[in-house]
Amino acid sequence: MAKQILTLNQISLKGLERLPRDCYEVASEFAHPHAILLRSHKLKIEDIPASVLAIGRAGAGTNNIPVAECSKRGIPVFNSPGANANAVKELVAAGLLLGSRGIIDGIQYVDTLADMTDKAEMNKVLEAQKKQFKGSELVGKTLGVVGLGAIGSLVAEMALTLGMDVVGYDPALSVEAAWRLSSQVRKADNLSALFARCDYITLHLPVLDATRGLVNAELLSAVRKGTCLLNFARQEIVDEEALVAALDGDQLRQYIADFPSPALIGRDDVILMPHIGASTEEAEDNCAIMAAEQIRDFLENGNISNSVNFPNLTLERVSGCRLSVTNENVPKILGSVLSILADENINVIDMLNKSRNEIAYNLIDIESHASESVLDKMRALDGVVNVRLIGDCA
Ligand SMILES: NC(=O)c1ccc[n+]([C@@H]2O[C@H](COP(=O)([O-])OP(=O)(O)OC[C@H]3O[C@@H](n4cnc5c(N)ncnc54)[C@H](O)[C@@H]3O)[C@@H](O)[C@H]2O)c1
Ligand SMILES: O=C(O)[C@H](O)COP(=O)(O)O
Repeated sequence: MAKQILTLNQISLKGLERLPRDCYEVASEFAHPHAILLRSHKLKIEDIPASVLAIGRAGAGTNNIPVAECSKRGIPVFNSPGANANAVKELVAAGLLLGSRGIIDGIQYVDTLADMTDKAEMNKVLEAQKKQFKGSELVGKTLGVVGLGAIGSLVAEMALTLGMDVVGYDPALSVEAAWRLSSQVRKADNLSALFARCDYITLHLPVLDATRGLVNAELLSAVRKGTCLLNFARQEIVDEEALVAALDGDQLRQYIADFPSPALIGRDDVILMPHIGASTEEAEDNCAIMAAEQIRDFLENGNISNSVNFPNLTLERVSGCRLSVTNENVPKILGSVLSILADENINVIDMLNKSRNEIAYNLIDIESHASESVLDKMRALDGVVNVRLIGDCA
């Protein structure tokens, strides 16, 4: 039977092509889908049918998905780390240029000359007026990068090539990300220190309980007058009331963001884009391909790559049937699962077990078929969240 994949946003065809039509049906409406593919669609736990085994976010941020509740239901949530990082980096480059030069005002001014028919006169007028649109250069200015993951590290690199000094802050920097980072990026010991020494500050961290409203009145009061804040991460990271006060009080010179809001639209000191950081053909393809391949590998093999709530785990498929077991990360459960197999004389060929926070996940390759009643015995064990028979014998 073909597996059904429910799409809740437009997902690039290049990604959907990774789900072959003889094994998968893809549509925006299914009552009992096996998996969900989405982008920024706000997903509520009550809207996830009981049939769903996995959720793939074709993108980076998973704050639109009820990840903690999915964990409780044993549903791995995948994302596409780094797949749209270049797209965001390029838009941040545009943001820095928009924040340093009179580009938007200059373009709007030129539009006001539309009724002039005399080219020479037009030239005279604009040459006299262009002083209004004078900017300053980025070279030699200091950029603070908050969050040095996939996007932040590329932004830091890009800013260095523009001749900027770069200061970074990331309290949870992964070893992999640290390797990617140029040694020219200077480290700020804390956020206030970074905010106090930059001409431009750009945010590239996820919205979590710990980062919601992180950029607050206290931090904004630390900035040097004339600082420009760029937010291509998430609206919720910046406390909007404090932001408006900092702009009104001329503490911040400008706010450039990918997240419009009624309180900010129409202000001279704010440039807003309609959440287009990842809206390039390349990023949409990359994200969709990564998400679709991860979902497929999970549905067909139980393997997990780039999950935000489950451990990464890949077990090479050799032969036999495969069981995937998700359980609470407490002692004795795996032993009880294996005892059930032993009681049924089912031989285990290969096995992998990993845990992450409160979840433990196991792949168990068995030599012979396990019946539904055997699976039900496992499901009945205290602490077992779900059991699935995968592959040829499923
Ligand atoms: N505008 C867009 O269209 C767009 C596109 C992609 C991603 N995003 C947003 O950007 C975020 C970052 O994306 P990414 O791909 O770089 O993710 P990433 O996971 O590679 O990097 C995020 C980094 O933020 C760091 N971090 C966590 N808490 C922090 C804190 N309190 N202070 C400083 N750093 C902290 C992490 O350690 C990590 O290194 C996403 O979570 C998403 O919300 C927006
Ligand atoms: O977190 C992300 O990847 C971005 O916000 C992109 O969102 P989108 O896929 O809806 O463009």
